[in-house]
Amino acid sequence: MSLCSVRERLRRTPLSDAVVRRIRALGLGRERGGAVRLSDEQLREGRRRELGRMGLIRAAANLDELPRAAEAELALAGRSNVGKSSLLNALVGKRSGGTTTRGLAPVQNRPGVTRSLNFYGSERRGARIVDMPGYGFAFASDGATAQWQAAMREFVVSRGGLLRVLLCVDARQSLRALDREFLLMLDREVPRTCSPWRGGGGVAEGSVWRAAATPTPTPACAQAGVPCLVVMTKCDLVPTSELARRFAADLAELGLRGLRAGVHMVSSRTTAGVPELRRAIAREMPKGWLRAQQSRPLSAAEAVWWAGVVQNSQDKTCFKNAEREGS
Ligand SMILES: Nc1nc2c(ncn2[C@@H]2O[C@H](COP(=O)(O)OP(=O)(O)OP(=O)(O)O)[C@@H](O)[C@H]2O)c(=O)[nH]1
Ligand SMILES: [Mg+2]
Repeated sequence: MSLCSVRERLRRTPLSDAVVRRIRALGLGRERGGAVRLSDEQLREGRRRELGRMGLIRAAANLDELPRAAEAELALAGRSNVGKSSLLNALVGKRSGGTTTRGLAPVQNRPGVTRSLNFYGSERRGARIVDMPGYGFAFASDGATAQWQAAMREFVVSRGGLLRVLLCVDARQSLRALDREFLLMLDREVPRTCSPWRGGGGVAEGSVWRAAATPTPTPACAQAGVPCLVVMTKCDLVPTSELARRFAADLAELGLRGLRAGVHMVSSRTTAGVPELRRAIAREMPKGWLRAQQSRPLSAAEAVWWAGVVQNSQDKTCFKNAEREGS
């Protein structure tokens, strides 16, 4: 799709007042002439850094080096430089350095920074979050890129403990061809039977954050694999009205393609939208998963990313709610 046609599609996408209000309430979107202003909650969120003892468990440069599958993994995927590692840091409450590596996951302002499947967690067998290399990064040779794409495809297709994928897209660009391919691959090729917890998300029907159901789902959709949330990153860089249109256009496209992914907007820089994303992850946990975990108390760090719990009462409430929903 050419840049021109994307612009045209955006121009034709109606601007929804509800979405604009939501973006403003979240503190996302660049207002005309205004600098990014952080709310008190965002400032508090930004200060909470040393939460949980998440650490790098393994950096796998190829599929032979993968750690044994944990009971639950959440993977961050997307094109290079869209902000996957920054989002990981924001989700677990660690600030990313602007162009340095002060966060948990290394972040830099150039594509191709993450070059291995990096597994983060608090204990060797517990739940984990997986930072994936960007697909198709610009400076890799064609051969290396193709090899990585095949390896990542293999990873998401065959990894038994992989419960959810967060597909990150740069909010300034929306869904691109490689994202569509990845989404379709997730939806159609990953067998649901890999893990008893994989099937079905739990977001309420009719939510504005969810793609509309297709009138006639294809058989492939009916046996969809790893559930996915689309996360629009860097939302602090996009003017509010453009962000609202891109959000609506992406949501509409997912619906038209029969993909059931929800769409979320975040800024890892300001942390706006991050607590809401954590809550969505908690809400979307498969029924019974949290109950199954009760045989073994969740460590603080696991709770941080599964249930979106940081050490603040608001998030603790959300964890309890998620538990209730799962029971
Ligand atoms: N303004 C702004 N910049 C961001 C945000 N998230 C990430 N960035 C910047 O985007 C650049 C790339 O971020 P990364 O997190 O390294 O991106 P990545 O997707 O992990 O990149 P690869 O590992 O190369 O695939 C860095 O300069 C970040 O500071 C955001 O929410 N807002
Ligand atoms: Mg990275």
